[in-house]
Amino acid sequence: MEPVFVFNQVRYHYNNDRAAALNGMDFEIPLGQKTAIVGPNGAGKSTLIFHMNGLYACTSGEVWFKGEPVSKANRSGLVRHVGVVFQDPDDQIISMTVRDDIAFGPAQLGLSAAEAFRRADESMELLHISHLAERNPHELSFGQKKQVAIAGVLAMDPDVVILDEPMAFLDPAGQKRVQDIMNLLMDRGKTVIVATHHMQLVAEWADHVIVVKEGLCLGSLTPRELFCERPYLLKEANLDLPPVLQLFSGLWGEERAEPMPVTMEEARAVLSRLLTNKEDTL
Ligand SMILES: Nc1ncnc2c1ncn2[C@@H]1O[C@H](COP(=O)(O)OP(=O)(O)OP(=O)(O)O)[C@@H](O)[C@H]1O
Repeated sequence: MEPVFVFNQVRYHYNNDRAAALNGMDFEIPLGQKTAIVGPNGAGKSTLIFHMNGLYACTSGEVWFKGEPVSKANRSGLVRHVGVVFQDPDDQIISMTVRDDIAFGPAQLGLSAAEAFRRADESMELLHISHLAERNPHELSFGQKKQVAIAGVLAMDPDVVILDEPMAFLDPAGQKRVQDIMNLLMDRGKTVIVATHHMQLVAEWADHVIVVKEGLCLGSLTPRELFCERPYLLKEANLDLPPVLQLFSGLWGEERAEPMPVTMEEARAVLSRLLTNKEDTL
């Protein structure tokens, strides 16, 4: 299937910075799949995201969206197709009520006020936040603001939804809620891209992982390939194995022929089998 994004030797310099933030990025993001972009602080993840929604134009190289090169002329149109939920929801709040705030995006796309509010109401219902409609978004908790920001993006009905560190500062219930929302977006046919340091989320959720460091792509692969076959890429990017892999690689070492569990469910299945069969070696 055609990729949703192709980055071809993309370089980007911030005006005030001598070092390039993107240093020749090369990768593809599959359409309709769940992709995680992982990398240490300063690796270039946010800068990449700003190229995906057309906010930034690369200094050199090419970005392709759904088979079309992104150019000066069509870059601003990306905002109709690609919605971004920023790390800090305060960056996205502009109105004095949640309902107005969520309706702002669709209204900016040129939809009538009635349609913008219809979409806002629908998004709030989907995310179970209709009871917040008349609240001032500035006065909500962090987790509630995050859901409002996601609803705002959903109301614009983009084909691609990008979430920058979606789990940051959320409690376990908030994290579960956001993961449910990410799955809901997939069910609605969106391509979902997440930039994160949360490796268990990558293990549980992603179909595809892009590993970045110092403005370069170190690898573009599946979570299992990354964690089991090329874990040295994580070390190179100053990242850790997810907890399940840390546990099992410590117990099993490299000798064992059996595939390592990657998700919690796989780990539970292995443990349950070992306990049922009373195998004495973990
Ligand atoms: N507005 C800016 N002006 C100058 N340099 C910037 C600016 N924003 C980011 N950079 C630099 O670009 C590089 C990539 O930053 P970016 O924010 O894309 O990384 P990141 O992977 O998203 O990091 P984090 O995980 O900390 O959010 C860093 O060296 C950073 O210092």
